[in-house]
Amino acid sequence: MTFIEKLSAAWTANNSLLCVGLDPDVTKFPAQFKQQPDAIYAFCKAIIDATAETACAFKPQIAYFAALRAEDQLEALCAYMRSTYPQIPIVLDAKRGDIGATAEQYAREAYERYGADAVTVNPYMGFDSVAPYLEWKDRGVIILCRTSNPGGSDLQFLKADGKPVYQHVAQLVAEKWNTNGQCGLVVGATFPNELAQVRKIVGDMPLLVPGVGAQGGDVEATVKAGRTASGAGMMINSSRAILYAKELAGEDFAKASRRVAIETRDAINAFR
Ligand SMILES: O=C(O)c1cc(=O)[nH]c(=O)n1[C@@H]1O[C@H](COP(=O)(O)O)[C@@H](O)[C@H]1O
Repeated sequence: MTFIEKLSAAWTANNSLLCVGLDPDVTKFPAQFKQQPDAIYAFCKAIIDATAETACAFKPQIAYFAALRAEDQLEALCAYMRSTYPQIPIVLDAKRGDIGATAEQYAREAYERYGADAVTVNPYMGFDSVAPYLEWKDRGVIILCRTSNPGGSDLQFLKADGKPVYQHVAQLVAEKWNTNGQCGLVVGATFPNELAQVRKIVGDMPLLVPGVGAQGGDVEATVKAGRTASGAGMMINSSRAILYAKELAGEDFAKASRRVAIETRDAINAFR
């Protein structure tokens, strides 16, 4: 199954456009994990089990693992997701970008070592830095376009040939780089107008849309700007708001995460 086939099936099966982001910050973990040697794995596994039926994708952020020398826990977690929830695609968030020879190694890392269905990639170095990922014909390549952070405007809004750089990225990917039909773009929920522009340029291409939840992106504006005619087309990511959800009386952390994931999924579905 290709990345896009898996994602489309997950949109339908779980009736969800929610991507659950796995950004494990040990300083925010509940007390019971603090002494555990594999705390990152155990915490993320609990979140995955609690939210799997609400999600169309899981997005582990590699820096949170690598910074603590916990790549082995990310490997184990990806293996767990692939075996227990094979229907839910894994988008490895690594935002890689380098010359072709090095990109080949990054592609192997994402697709072979972690078995990811898709990986996030930075387009700044141009097509030859993206081409090695496209050798993996069934895997996804999710390219940064209009990122959710304010500083994204520094370069992405600069005009070249009469239009902003982010629109050039969208057009290049849609018209030239998407050789296997497995590409997607990252467009932040914090920029709904630009999300609508990108949607016009790329047709039904899937968009990874981070920025709801902790970054304050508006769910209604996001869904209205980014949905496709079939009411899908997006992986709307929320990480911290789900992972570190405030517990209500009598609730544990995983139940709180599940509750917020359900609320987020339903809020998205209300505008599809
Ligand atoms: O590629 C990404 O996932 C990404 C792109 C972007 O423009 N903005 C953005 O926030 N992200 C990631 O999405 C997640 C957002 O986390 P929360 O703000 O906690 O929901 C983090 O893992 C970010 O690294």
